[in-house]
Amino acid sequence: MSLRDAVLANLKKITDPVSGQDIVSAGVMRALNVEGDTVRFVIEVDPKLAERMEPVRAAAEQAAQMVDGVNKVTAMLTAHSEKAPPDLKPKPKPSETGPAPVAGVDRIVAIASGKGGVGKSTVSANLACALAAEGRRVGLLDADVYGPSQPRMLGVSGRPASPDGKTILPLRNHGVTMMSMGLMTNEGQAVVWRGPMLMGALQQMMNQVQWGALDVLIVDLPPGTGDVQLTLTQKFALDGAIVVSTPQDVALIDARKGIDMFRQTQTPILGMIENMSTHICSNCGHEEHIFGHGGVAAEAEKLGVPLIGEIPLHLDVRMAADSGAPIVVAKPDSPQAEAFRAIARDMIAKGQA
Ligand SMILES: Nc1ncnc2c1ncn2[C@@H]1O[C@H](COP(=O)(O)OP(=O)(O)OP(=O)(O)O)[C@@H](O)[C@H]1O
Repeated sequence: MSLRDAVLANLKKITDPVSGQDIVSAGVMRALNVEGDTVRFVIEVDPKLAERMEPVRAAAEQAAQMVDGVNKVTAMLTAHSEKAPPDLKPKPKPSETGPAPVAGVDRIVAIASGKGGVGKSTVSANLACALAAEGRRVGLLDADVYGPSQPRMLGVSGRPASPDGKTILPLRNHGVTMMSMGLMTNEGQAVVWRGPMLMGALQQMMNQVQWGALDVLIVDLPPGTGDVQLTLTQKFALDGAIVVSTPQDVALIDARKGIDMFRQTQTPILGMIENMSTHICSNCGHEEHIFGHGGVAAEAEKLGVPLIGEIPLHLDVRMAADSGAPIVVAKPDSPQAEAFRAIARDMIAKGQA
């Protein structure tokens, strides 16, 4: 019996309290990945049942751990999505499923947030443009298939072309090579967009887009810790992750979950960015802390990750994003742009981009 089968057999001994079936047959156990002696999987639950399912997760983790030959087990609860069926088909050998680099891409950095609307896409767009302005060869993948915002923020429109039906030509503006999952979802592109599942879609974007030679590929993730995040950390050799949060408590709690996920998947955390840190009035320059201030710094210290930047809340940041030229392009000398440019320079100095 393969290690994978042995793990599955043990997981079948755990009962899903919702359906009464075992967790494998019930389909709540997903994305099982066995790599050497390391086992990872997620248990998909209705977010309302998260507390009730935590003992199930712990029991499943323990059951996998009991299998001879298993050394390390990572089991996570994720919010259940309507779409994906249980993913328990036979898979290629573990050696073929481990994290892989993307051809021509030197580094992959993910930008994540626990919660939506904290400015993750704004930060991704500005960092990408700031790195490009420093002379780096930068790619930006907008992996948020439901709420793609990079085409608008970078001011690109039109369809990415696929001359051979296999590779996808990305778009380019402000020195950044960009592709958005959201641009590929129309029927007209069915030829390159067969797998409706997000996980397959992400892999297509990473591997089939002609990124060219890049110093860094920035991946703007959807908020939270779902399938796309997990696929990215498991399938691709990530060099690091940056977690964006506002100083508000609620956003911070979610950010902690994001940091936990990256830790569990051994992704280096480059740091946290506090966005909407201080409000600067565009009329009088008066400063106010609308969402509080310093919350992220305190949290970063507690979690032992660096705080790599504080971005002020300023009307110009939003206006620039809405008009297709991020603030670092539209007003490169403004203090708001400088906040992003300082992070970019710091990343380059540390060899992270
Ligand atoms: N520092 C800032 N100052 C002013 N407005 C900002 C700032 N950061 C983000 N915004 C605005 O807040 C809104 C949400 O930002 P953005 O789309 O980047 O968030 P997000 O975290 O990527 O959201 P989602 O999770 O929905 O993709 C946008 O209108 C953006 O222009």
